[in-house]
Amino acid sequence: MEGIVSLRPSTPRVSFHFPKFPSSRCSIPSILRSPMADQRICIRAQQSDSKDVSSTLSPFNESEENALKIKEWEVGRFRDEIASSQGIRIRRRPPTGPPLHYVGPFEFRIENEGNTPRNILEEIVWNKDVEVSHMKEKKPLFSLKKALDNAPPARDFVGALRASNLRTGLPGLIAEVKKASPSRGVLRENFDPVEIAQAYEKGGAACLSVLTDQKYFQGSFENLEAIRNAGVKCPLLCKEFIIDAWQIYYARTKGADAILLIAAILPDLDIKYMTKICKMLGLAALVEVRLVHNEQEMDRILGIDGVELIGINNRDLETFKVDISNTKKLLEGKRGQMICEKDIVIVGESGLFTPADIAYVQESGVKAVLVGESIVKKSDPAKGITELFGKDISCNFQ
Ligand SMILES: O=C(O)c1ccccc1NCC(=O)[C@H](O)[C@H](O)COP(=O)(O)O
Repeated sequence: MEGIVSLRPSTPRVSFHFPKFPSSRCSIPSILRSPMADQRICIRAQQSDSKDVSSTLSPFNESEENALKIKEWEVGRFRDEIASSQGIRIRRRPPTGPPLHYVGPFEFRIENEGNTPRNILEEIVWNKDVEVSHMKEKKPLFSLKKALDNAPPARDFVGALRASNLRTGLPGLIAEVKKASPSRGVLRENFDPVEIAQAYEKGGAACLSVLTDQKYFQGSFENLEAIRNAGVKCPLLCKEFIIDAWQIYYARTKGADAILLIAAILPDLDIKYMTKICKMLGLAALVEVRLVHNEQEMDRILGIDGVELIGINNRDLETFKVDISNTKKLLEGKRGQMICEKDIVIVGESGLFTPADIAYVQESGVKAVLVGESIVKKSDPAKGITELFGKDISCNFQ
């Protein structure tokens, strides 16, 4: 069996051929997986589902393994080059020098950039890469098929935000179920995700955001599933660091109605591909731009067809400083016009604490806000919502 990985971004087309996988279920390095390769692997895995083929296929010999390592390293470099040409500084994995038998240009052979992440986002991505590889091995895509087929239809996340905005005249609220964060540590000791979600719903939240990252936010997919199964009606955003399409399918099986795509870590081709998967699954994609370098990120996202929800994160993920004034700058002029023409819903995210903050971002043009800390810390999160907006926005109050 021969595998092909085709990388087809705007840069020249490159195809790598590599020989003989020991089994279609074997651990193919995820760095070799382009969207197309993912699909092929999935199809092969489905084809081989009924019979165990591993015994009939031979493992790599040593020279094949060396060749594979070199290709893997070259693809990694190529991918980082594409990302950096789009202004993406977050690297997917810790940089390594080339493999032992690499015979390419000398400057690559002596290169060693060290393996310290440049900031918290990069650290999170490096950990996520390892975590996702393990999860994929445990639950390959084909094994999620049944759960996907049986999942109830996704709820209309964007529609709920628009309806809330029309009903209250205020930005629709995405209330975040957030136990802890790298910038603030533990926000709430006595943390019952379902209770908090129900309080948010009662307080007038249009949608909920559920953090599923364990290591940095003390979240989990169990929380997402429990909230979904507890009868909460608000559409749910799976707040995860998505670096691989597999995570989108997994989120769907756990009850997500929307997922987050972070422009600072995903090249355009990934965002396009992942947005299409979301459409196929009926999920909304919240595409997020950061506080720093956000003009370039915003322009990239506005150039991608099918994006209907953009988040502007007010937190600088390198220094953790929060600044809501950039939102205004970013939504002025040509960009603001384009956003109106495309009817995109803008979400103001992070660092919103008072009615004045809400009014400020609303005047800048946001139709929705994503809020965690200021409401999750309140003993009664429903009341926290009323305090945040300066009025009762629950459905009982018109
Ligand atoms: O919150 C953090 O410290 C953080 C650090 C690194 C990456 C992401 C981070 N937060 C994710 C979020 O987007 C926020 O949880 C969300 O916007 C709510 O923010 P807040 O209302 O300030 O809790």
